[in-house]
Amino acid sequence: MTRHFTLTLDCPERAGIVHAVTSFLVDHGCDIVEHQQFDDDVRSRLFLRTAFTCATADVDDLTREFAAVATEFEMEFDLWDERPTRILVMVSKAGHCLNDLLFRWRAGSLGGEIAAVVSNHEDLRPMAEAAGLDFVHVPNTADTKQVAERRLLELVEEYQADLVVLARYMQVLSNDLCAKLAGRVINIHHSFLPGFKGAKPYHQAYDRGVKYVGATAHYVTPDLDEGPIIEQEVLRVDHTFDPRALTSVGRDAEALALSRAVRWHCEHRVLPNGNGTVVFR
Ligand SMILES: Nc1nc2c(c(=O)[nH]1)N[C@@H](CN(C=O)c1ccc(C(=O)N[C@@H](CCC(=O)O)C(=O)O)cc1)CN2
Repeated sequence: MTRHFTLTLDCPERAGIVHAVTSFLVDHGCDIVEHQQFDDDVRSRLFLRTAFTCATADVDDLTREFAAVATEFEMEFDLWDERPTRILVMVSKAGHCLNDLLFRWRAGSLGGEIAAVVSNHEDLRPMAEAAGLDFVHVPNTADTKQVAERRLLELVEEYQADLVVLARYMQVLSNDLCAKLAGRVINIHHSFLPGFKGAKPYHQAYDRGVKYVGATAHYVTPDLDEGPIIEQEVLRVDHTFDPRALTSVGRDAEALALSRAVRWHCEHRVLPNGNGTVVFR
C-alpha cells in the first residue's frame, strides 16, 4: 500500500543538502510529490519540506535511517506519516472560531481531527455536542488556575491531542503549562499584532481610529501575545465602525486566520525560525 510521508528540516546552509535528502529518498524507493525550501540568508539556515510516497517503509524505519544524514548536516528534522493531527479546541464564550473549525473539520478541509472541546464556560456546549464531540467544562479563575491546568494536561493525554487550539479562550496559560506544551498550542489574537495586545483590542483600535483591523494566529509562549506568528488577516474599516462593529467585522478575520494556521500546522507546513516561522503554503 502506498503511504504518504512528510519530512521537514532546518540546518546550517551549505552545498549538498537537497542532494543528500533526495538521494536518501530515492535509495529508499520513495517518490517526491511536493518540495519546498527557503534559504534564510540572515541566519544562514536552510528550511525544507518534502512530501513523498513510499510503498515499503514505515515512519519509524525512515526516521531511524535518516538520522545519519541529519547528523552529517546538523539538521533538526521531523518525519510524519499520514496519521492525522489530533486537536483539542479550547473556547470561552465567543463561538465564531469554533464554528468555523467545526465546519472545516466536518468538510474534511481542516487537515486534522478534532478530538474534543474544552471550555471555562458552558455557553458553547450545544455547538460542540451538535457536532458529535465531547465538551468538557473546566472552570478557570485566579483561584483555580493550577487545578484547571492540571485537568487540561490530563485531557491532552486522555484525548491523545497533538495540538491545542485556543479558539478565543480568554485565560492566560501559565509559564509551566506553556513549557509542557511548547510548540503545540496555537492561539488566535483578535488584533493585527504587534498592535493592541491584551483582552480588549477592538476598544483600543476604536480609540486609536485605525483604518484596518485584523487577527493574528500564533504559537503560544509565556509572553502574552508574543509567540511566533503563523498567519494574519486584515480587513478595511473606517470612522463609522464603533467597537461593536469592529468586533463584528473582526470575527471573520479571526476565523479565517485561525483555520488557515491550524490546517498549515496539521499539514506540517509551519517551521519555527527564531521568534518567527517559515510557512510552506
Ligand atoms: N501564555 C499565554 N496564554 C494565552 C495567550 C498567550 O499569548 N500566551 N493568549 C490568550 C488569548 N488572548 C489574546 O489573544 C488573551 C486572553 C485573555 C487575556 C486576559 O487578560 N485574560 C484575563 C481574564 C479575562 C477574562 O476572564 O475574561 C486573565 O487571564 O486574567 C489576555 C489575552 C490565551 N492565553
